Amino acid sequence: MDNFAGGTAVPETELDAAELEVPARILPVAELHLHIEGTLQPELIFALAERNGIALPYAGLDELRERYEFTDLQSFLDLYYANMAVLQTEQDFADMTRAYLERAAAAGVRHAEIMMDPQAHLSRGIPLSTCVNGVASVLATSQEEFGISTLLIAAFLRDLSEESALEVLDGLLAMNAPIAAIGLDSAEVGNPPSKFERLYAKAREAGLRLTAHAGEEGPASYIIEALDILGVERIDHGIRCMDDPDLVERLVDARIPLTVCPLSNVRLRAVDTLADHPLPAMLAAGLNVSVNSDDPAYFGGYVDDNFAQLGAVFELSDFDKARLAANSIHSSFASEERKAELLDELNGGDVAHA
Ligand code: HPA
Ligand SMILES: [Zn+2]
Repeated sequence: MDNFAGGTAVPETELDAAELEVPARILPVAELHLHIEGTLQPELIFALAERNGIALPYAGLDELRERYEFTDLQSFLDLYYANMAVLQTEQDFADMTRAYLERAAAAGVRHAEIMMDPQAHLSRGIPLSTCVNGVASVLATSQEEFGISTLLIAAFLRDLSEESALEVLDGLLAMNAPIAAIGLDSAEVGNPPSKFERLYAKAREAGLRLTAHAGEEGPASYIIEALDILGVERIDHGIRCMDDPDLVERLVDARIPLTVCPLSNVRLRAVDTLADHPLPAMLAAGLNVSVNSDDPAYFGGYVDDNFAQLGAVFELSDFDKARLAANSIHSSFASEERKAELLDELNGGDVAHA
C-alpha cells in the first residue's frame, strides 16, 4: 500500500502512520462460497433463542464463543448444526439473511451466491417453505436495499443418502423454489461426489447450475469426480488440487473456478497457518481462484477480513487482488449483463484492497 514515505517532511512519530496512508479502495467482488447458516453471529443466536423460547446449552456469549475452536471440519459442523436450532420461523431466516447482506455490502460484496442447507432444517421439523421463503424474501430486494445482486443455491448434505437429496430436490422443484443452482457440502471424507450422480443429473435436467465442495479435506480425486461424474461448473474449496499437477493443468486449461476460503481453511485445520495457505501458489499456477468467507461468523471474518489477513501475510500485488476480484465476477452465475456492470465497477478505480 502506498504511503508518503520519503516524500514528506513530517516525521512518522508526529503523525499517526494511518493518517499518512491513502485510504485503500474496497474492491467490488462476488462472493461465491457462503453458507447462510454460517453467518449466524453469536449475538443473533442468543436473540433468536430468546424470541423463540429456546434454551441454549451456553450460559452466555463468552461460553458460546469458547466453542469456536475447531480441530477439523466435523468439529465445526457439530456446532454449526446445533446452533441452527434457533432458526424456527421465516422471520428468523430473513433476519439472518439481512444481517449478512448488510455486513457483506460493507465488505465490498456486490453479488452473492448464497448456499442454504434445507436438509439441516427439515430434519428439525422446519418445512422447506419456511427456510426457502424466509431467505428468498430478503434476496428478492437485495440489489435495491444493499446494492448486492443475489441468487440462491440449495446445498445437499453429502453425509446423508442420495435418496434424501433427491426427495428434497423434488420438493424444491415442486414448490418452484427460486434456486439457481445446487451444491454439495458437509462431511467430505468418505462421501465422494460419485455418491450423487443421479442428483446432479436431475438438477442439470431441471436447468440448474452445478457446483460442489471438493478437495477441502478430501483428496484431489474428489475434484476429478465432481468434474467428470457430476459435471460441475465450479469447485468449492478445491485446495487439494495442488497435490495433483495433472489436475492443476486441467483446471488451468479449462478455467474451472475454485472458490477458495482462506480463513476457513486455517480454522478447520486444512492448512496449519495462513502463511502455509496455497492461495499464492494457486494464483501463480494460473488457477481461476476467488476469495470467499464460507461461514464468516465461525471462521473469523467476512470477505474483506480474508483479503486483509491475506495481505498481511503475503505480498499480494494490486494486480493479484484485482485478479482475484475479477475471477470472482467471471466465475459467478450472474447474467452477462450483471457481470459486465461489476467488471466496469472493478475497472473504474485504483485496485487496492483493505
Ligand atoms: O466449510 C464447509 N465445508 C463443508 N460443509 C460445510 N457446511 C458449511 N460449511 C461447510
Ligand atoms: Zn463451504
